Amino acid sequence: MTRLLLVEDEVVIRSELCRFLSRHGYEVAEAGSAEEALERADLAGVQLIVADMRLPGAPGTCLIERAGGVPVLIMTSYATVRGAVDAMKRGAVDYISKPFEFDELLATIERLIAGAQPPAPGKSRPPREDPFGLIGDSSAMEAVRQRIRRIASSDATVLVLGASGTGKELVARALHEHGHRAARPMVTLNCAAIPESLIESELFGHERGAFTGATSAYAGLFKAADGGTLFLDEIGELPLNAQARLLRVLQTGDVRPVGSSRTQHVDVRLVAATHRDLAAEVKEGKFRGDLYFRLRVLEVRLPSLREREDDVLALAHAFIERACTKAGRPPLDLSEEAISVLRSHAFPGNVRELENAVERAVVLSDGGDIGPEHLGLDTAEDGGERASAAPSAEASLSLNDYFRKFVLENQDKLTEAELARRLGMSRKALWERRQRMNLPRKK
Ligand SMILES: Nc1ncnc2c1ncn2[C@@H]1O[C@H](COP(=O)(O)OP(=O)(O)OP(=O)(O)O)[C@@H](O)[C@H]1O
Repeated sequence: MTRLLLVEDEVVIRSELCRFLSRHGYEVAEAGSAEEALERADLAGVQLIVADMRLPGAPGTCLIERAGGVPVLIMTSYATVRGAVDAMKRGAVDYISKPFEFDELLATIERLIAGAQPPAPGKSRPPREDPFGLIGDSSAMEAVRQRIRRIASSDATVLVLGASGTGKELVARALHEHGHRAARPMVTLNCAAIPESLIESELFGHERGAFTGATSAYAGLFKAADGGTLFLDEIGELPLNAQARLLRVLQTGDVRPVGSSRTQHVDVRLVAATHRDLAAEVKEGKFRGDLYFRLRVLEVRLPSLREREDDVLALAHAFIERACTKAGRPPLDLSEEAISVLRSHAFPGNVRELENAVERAVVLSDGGDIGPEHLGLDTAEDGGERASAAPSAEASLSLNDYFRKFVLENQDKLTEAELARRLGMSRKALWERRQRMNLPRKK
């Protein structure tokens, strides 16, 4: 049954419309304001939002940007038709002027729903990218979007959790860009990619002469992010000393640069991310419990790609389109065999692995459909953690053995970025695994 969301503050009109649309076979959710629509109404599965332009609080048109890409039909009075035209420019799918006949509204809705039907499964389907840059219509992804919408405007600290390559950084950016700090800077530090000895001065700044090499004073990233957002990626790698200092900043809002006795107040929203199980790290004494509780005021959990299988093809199509546009090539499609490989592959490297495989396929394909040979993914439903670049002869090696062998054999001829890409992991994950396996990068 087609699901609509009706946003109208006049209760009588709303209930009349609701009854009328239900009689014509629609499932109708209702809200009295745009805020209520975003907070209370379940947007998952909504195919069209029908919203009054004038509402108490934010206007109906704000849903165009904030409803995660769900098409919006604006109802407007004659006096605000100009506004409706502007709404069309902002991306509303259509508008209807009040007063209107109910049948006229019904015809408009039917036309819009018919136009929005996805084409037959399998072949190219225009990917739906929402204002957050997140692709995927699965209910798990919808839940993530709802969560972002709900918490973006708050100032509370957010902990983004999820395996490598699930989109944690994208979510951090979406939180910043859709909050009230969007016009201020978002500053990112990858805690795994900076030597332990430098993390504190990088974050909190230092005085001139605070340590050997500190030839001038440095304000630090907290100060750089003042008024905006500081994104600490791989927070699980933060050394215990820096954890204690970070906790103090979060408690007081005051930063004291290394080697200084003076503090400075900063107004920073902190978003942190990790692929680690921080609760377990707390139990093992590797992460401070008090900091953990301070960080997870709000949490966003990202599902692995396998937990949202329905999104694999939408993502693949979107990445193909992007890669073709980037390469200035006409759009390519996936062969039936490639689709079935994508459906059965385990994707231990999550969306990043899929993105890399598709980019490689676009480069390798000769212009016909993309086949399994271009994707270079294994077809076995092994569910294991095997890197996508692993050739079949190496199938019996453990992932760690494979990683060691691949890195040792290729590090002299490939850049770190290329090594990471071939292994289907981020540079950061490569760096981290190198540390863990005592395979430091050659100087
Ligand atoms: N839902 C999504 N829609 C579109 N692109 C996505 C999505 N999720 C992830 N990506 C893409 O996948 C790649 C990896 O995402 P991102 O860097 O945000 O992951 P991550 O969880 O921070 O990974 P890591 O922990 O390894 O850094 C990026 O290129 C990102 O744009």
